[in-house]
Amino acid sequence: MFSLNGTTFTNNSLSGVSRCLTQSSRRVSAPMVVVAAVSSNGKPGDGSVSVLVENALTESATPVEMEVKSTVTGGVQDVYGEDSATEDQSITPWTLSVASGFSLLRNPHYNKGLAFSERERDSHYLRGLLPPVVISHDLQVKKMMNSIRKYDVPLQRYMAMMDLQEMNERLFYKLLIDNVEELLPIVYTPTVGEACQKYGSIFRRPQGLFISLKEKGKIHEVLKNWPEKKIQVIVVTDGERILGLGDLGCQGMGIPVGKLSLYTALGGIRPSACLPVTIDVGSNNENLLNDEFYIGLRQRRATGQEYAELLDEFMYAVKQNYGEKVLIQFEDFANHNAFDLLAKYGTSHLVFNDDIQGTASVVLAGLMAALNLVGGTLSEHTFLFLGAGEAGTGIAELIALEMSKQTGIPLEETRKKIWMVDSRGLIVNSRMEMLQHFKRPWAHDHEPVQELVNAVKVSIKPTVLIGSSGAGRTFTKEVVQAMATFNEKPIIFALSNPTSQSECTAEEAYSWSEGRAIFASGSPFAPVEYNGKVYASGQANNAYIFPGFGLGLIISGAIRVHDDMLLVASEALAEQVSQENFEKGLIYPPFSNIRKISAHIAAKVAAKAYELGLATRLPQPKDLVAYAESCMYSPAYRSYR
Ligand SMILES: NC(=O)C1=CN([C@@H]2O[C@H](COP(=O)(O)OP(=O)(O)OC[C@H]3O[C@@H](n4cnc5c(N)ncnc54)[C@H](OP(=O)(O)O)[C@@H]3O)[C@@H](O)[C@H]2O)C=CC1
Ligand SMILES: CC(=O)C(=O)O
Ligand SMILES: [Mg+2]
Repeated sequence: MFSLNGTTFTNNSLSGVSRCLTQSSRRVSAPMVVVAAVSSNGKPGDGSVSVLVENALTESATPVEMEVKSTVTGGVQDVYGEDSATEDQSITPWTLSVASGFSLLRNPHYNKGLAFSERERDSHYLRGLLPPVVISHDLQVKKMMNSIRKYDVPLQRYMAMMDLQEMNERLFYKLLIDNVEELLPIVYTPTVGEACQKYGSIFRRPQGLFISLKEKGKIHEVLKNWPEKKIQVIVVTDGERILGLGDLGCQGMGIPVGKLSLYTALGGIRPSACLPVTIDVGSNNENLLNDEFYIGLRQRRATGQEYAELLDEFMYAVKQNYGEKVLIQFEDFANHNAFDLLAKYGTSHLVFNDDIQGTASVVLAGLMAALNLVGGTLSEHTFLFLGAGEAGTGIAELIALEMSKQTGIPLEETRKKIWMVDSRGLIVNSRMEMLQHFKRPWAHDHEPVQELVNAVKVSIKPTVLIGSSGAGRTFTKEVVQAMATFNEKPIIFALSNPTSQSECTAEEAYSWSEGRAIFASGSPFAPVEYNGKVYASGQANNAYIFPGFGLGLIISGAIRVHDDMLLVASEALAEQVSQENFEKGLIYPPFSNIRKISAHIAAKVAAKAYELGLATRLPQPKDLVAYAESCMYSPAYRSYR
């Protein structure tokens, strides 16, 4: 029951509110719809409520204050209440009703298509706008999967998925969650890579915020243009190192969009709490700059102070707009900026670099699991990386940290078990002067070695070979065969994305090692048959980590990311690998269990945040796994009564 301008209403339905507003406010004229009602005192249904009323004819919106006399019970929240307990109760908008009629069908957040019930069609002015049939959410999923499978070309499937996301968000997420193994390669690597390359040609509607040099000085206002106000996770790129495809400039937007759709599908963060951002400071990709369909600034990349100032303004504006608990995930920046940004903002913001930290955590988890198959401890292994950039050095550092924690041996010593090859060969002390700062801890005493194959065969003889070079087919037959001569079970990770950049294929890894490799890759490979046996390989991709990791930060209200959180995330993921998975040679659990996995990762990360005194959401829930699960967004349709 609530009253507006002296009139008390017991019916909180759309028609009740609309009628009330029609009768009592001259500022709005029918037909109109209540777009949102926001509790202003923190307790839904108790106190003063601000209602946004949209005139369906002019599309202008008018805020109207309503006095709620007594608690509006259950119904309101049941109708459009919280998608997830991760919302901050004090500023949660709770929607009485949304746009009705034609605009409801055009609103991806609320549209249900043919799943609108007969009652909803009556009460929301949908009669005649839909064909007579009413179908279930499940049948919609079946129908969409049928039509997506009819496309042979992955990019067409990608475009169909993006169209669906723009049309019916809950159907998009249900499709993705129910068919995660089939659709992950479409909305994520490898297809998202091709989508970014062609983003200008396939661009339809903005799916995130574009912040270019033109917006300098106005970023605070630009953030306000985004329709959602309660943002919990931002994934931001400047497009300079998109997967292993190089500088794709503004077209890198496909990456934040894809990563955030995984935050929702895999980690249960509400879609409305996710904000994809692309910072456009130009591009050094001449092909793009000359492409008539390119959507970004046509200039070479700004660097130095100009770049730093734009990033600074963005980071400041984010904190001003969304507070200090918004998670900012840096994604696919080039390494000459990535490490510095992480260091610069790591002490003032809740920042996470997925390529450095998320990748490290997922690979460490795979190694922990692999020890079950090969035996020994981490520090008994010798590691060789091809690629000493963000992914490579990030992984190396976390492995060294874990070894140090396990053995008590100082970090400087455990690092000596890890070797790296970059585009100039083995990283050794004699190169120290010329090395970028993030490579220096990996320069050890050794004579120079130019070729990977010599480093593998002669110099290092690693037990674990990790590809993080972005350079495809660099694990040659000779390299893999060498690994298999001195290791009974060589551990080989080909992390580079997309598939075209993978250091070797699954087929090559298994056939060249006579079926003995323990293999995982950044982009997925289909199972391989070798000598009459089928080998399934795991996907060593940070997508296993960042959704649950972010969920853990959010549910604990963490204000900073700490390396110990990465270590516990690795443990949580490794614990999810079952005996059945091991028997198949797998070192990662199937993605079909990812929401359960994410809840476990979230619980461990949140527990660590509490332990480190970095959590602000008090008191700490007793059962963090159950709490994480209870906070996860569900794509089930709401009933619009
Ligand atoms: N599976 C996953 O979850 C993830 C995968 N990745 C993938 O890893 C790859 C690398 O990413 P990132 O570390 O950020 O990139 P960086 O650019 O930071 O690092 C690339 C490194 O590879 C080296 N390199 C490039 N080509 C060769 C070559 N032919 N031989 C030897 N070394 C070479 C570079 O050498 P130099 O320094 O001399 O130029 C550099 O050290 C990408 O393909 C990316 O998609 C990244 C993050 C997560
Ligand atoms: C997976 C990922 O983050 C990358 O390839 O950059
Ligand atoms: Mg990345």
